[in-house]
Amino acid sequence: MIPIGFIEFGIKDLLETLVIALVLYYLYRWIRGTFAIQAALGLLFIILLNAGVGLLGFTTLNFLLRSVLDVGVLAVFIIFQPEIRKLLYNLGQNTSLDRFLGRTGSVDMVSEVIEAVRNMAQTKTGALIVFARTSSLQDLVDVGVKLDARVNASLLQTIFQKDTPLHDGAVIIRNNRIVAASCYLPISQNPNISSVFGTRHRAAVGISETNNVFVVVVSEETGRISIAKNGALSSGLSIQKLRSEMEASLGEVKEEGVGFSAEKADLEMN
Ligand SMILES: Nc1ncnc2c1ncn2[C@@H]1O[C@H](COP(=O)(O)OP(=O)(O)OP(=O)(O)O)[C@@H](O)[C@H]1O
Repeated sequence: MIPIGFIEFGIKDLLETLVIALVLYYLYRWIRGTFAIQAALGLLFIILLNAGVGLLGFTTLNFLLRSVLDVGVLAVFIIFQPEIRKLLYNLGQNTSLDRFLGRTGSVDMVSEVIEAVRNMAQTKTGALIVFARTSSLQDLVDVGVKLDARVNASLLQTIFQKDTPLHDGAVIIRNNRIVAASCYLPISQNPNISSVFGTRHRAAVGISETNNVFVVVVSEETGRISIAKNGALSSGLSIQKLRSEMEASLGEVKEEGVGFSAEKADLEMN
């Protein structure tokens, strides 16, 4: 124990301080650039104001601010709910079990999807295809139009054919089966997504932020092929690149290709 003034500071305290500092640092990195950072700054401002008001002896103001802070803990969980989900998802992913369970693709399925995407890109048919890996996405399936069909290029192209009842929304593929169409996905609130991308692409990013999924998007406007995983969008993929990305994330391929990389550096957001 080292005495600092009247405080005794030991190895245990040092370790505790380091752990808290590390947690705060990673939390900051995690919410940096999102709406949550504004909310966090707001909360910090109220805490500092409350401390100042307390020191100056303004009892009524102090009481009011303390009342606001009393509900602060609950508010934090409500305000940061998307970030907390994201954090827990990231903690849980890339574990050995996740890797084992995540191998949901088959060579046949990948080829059928690639063929459909190639044709839809050429004809500029908008498409949004979500591959559920370890996430079941059952809540989304339940509100979509339930199907149970083998993955087939013609079927996918038919589903996304404009002016047909099922073309709006996303197709969900789980365990090599098309389990639902016309599914509504959560839209990403990430401010870093370029404004050239509309709701289809934002929905692709949104679902990949909090679920272990791989998403393929075909733009109706440009025919451009994009993928989303781990909350990041990569756009303008060639068919060859799409195949390698799908094989790496879904196919029965070499071990190092399985599971998502935590690195987002090669995934452009604009
Ligand atoms: N939350 C959502 N979940 C699922 N599908 C959605 C969602 N929001 C939009 N879509 C799909 O995207 C279509 C609208 O796409 P929009 O033009 O707004 O986006 P975009 O990213 O610019 O795509 P595109 O490049 O294809 O035009 C909708 O008709 C619907 O099929």
